[in-house]
Amino acid sequence: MDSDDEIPLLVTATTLDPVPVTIITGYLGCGKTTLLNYILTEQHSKKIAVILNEFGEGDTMEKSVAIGEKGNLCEEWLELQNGCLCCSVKDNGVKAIENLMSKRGKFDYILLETTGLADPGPIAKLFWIDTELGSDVHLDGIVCVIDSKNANKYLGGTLLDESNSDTINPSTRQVALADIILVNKIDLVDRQTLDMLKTKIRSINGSAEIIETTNSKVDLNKILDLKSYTPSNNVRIDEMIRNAESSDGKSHIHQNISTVTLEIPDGILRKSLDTFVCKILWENLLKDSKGNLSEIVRMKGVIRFSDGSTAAVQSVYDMYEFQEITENLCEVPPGSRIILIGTFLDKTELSHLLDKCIDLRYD
Ligand SMILES: Nc1nc2c(ncn2[C@@H]2O[C@H](COP(=O)(O)OP(=O)(O)OP(=O)(O)O)[C@@H](O)[C@H]2O)c(=O)[nH]1
Repeated sequence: MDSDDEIPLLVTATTLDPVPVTIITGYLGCGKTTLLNYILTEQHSKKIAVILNEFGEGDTMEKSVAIGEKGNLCEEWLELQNGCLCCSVKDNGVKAIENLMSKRGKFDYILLETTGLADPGPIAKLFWIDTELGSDVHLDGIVCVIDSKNANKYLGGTLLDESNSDTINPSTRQVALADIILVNKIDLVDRQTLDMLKTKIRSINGSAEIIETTNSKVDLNKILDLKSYTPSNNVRIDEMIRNAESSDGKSHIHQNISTVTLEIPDGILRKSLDTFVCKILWENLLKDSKGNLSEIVRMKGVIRFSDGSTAAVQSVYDMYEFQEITENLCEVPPGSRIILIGTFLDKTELSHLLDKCIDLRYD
C-alpha cells in the first residue's frame, strides 16, 4: 500500500516552521523505547514522527511512525542501504530526514531514538546546523535515559573500552551531551544508591536537569519543546547556570570527565572569545596540569560583549555557534560565563588561556 494512503487523517495544514527534533539516547535497556511509547500514548496535541535507529542482521532500517491527535498510529518503513545512523550519519541521517520531510505536514515533531551504544554527538550536530536540511528541522534537545539499577557498572567506567582509558565510554558521552537526564527504574534501587548515582551523573554533566522516573514516566513539558539550542530560552539558561555552579569541577571518576564553569569578564571583545573558543575546540592543544589532553564535549554559555550585545554560545564537539540574545534580556542571569563539559578540564589552565586571548597575545 502506498504509505501516503496509510495516513490520510494526518494530512492537515501545519506550519512550515522548522520541525523540532528531540534525540532520545541512553545505554542498552535503560528504558528508551518505554519512553517513546509513553510519549506517543500520553501526548495528543502533536503529530510525531519517530526515527528508530535499530541494528539488524547486516542492515539497518529507519522506522518512521506518525501519530495523529486522536491516537491513530500508522507506520511506514524507510529503508536505508547501508550502515546505521550513527556510523554513517551524514548520508543515512540526511536521507532519512529527507524522506520524512517529503511528508511534511503530516507531523510537527520528530523523536529520534539512538541505539544504546551510539554517541549522540554526530547526530546532534547533523540536526543542529545542516545546510542540506536548511531550516526544515531544528534540534530541540537531547534526553538521556539512565538505568539506575545498572548504570553504576558502566557510567564513567572503562568496561566498554578497557584498551584505552582516555576514551570516554558511550554511556558517559550520552550523559555528557544530554540536556535532560531521566534517572529511570528507580523502583529497583534504594535511595542511597540513587543519590550516589545522581552525584556521579552530576559530576559528569553539571548543567543538565536530572529527573527521577519509573517506566520512563515524566511530565512531557520537561522533555519536549525544550528549545535547548535556542538562545531566547532564558529559563533554561538560568537553570543550566545554577546546576553547573553546584557541581563545578567535581569529578569522581577516573576519566576525569567533569563540568567546569568559567567566568568571562564582562565586555570581552568578540575576537578574544572567538579565539579562545577556536583554541579549545579546534586546536587540540589544551591540557591539564598533568599533561593530559583535554576534550570538550559540550559547551554552553552567555556572554556580554564589549559592544553591548549579548550572545548565547553553544558547542557540540567541534561545532559551535554564537546566537544573539535580543529578547527578555533582563531574565538572563547577570555576568558572562561558559560551562564546559569534557575530559581533563583544568580550570586554571583554561583561565590562563582565556587571559592570553583577552590580552590578544593570540590572534
Ligand atoms: N522495573 C522497571 N523496568 C523498566 C522500567 N523502565 C523500563 N523497564 C523495562 O526495562 C526493559 C528495557 O526497556 P526498553 O524501554 O526496551 O529499553 P531500551 O532502552 O529501549 O532498550 P534497548 O533498545 O535494548 O537499548 C523493558 O523490559 C522495560 O519494561 C522501570 O522504570 N522499572
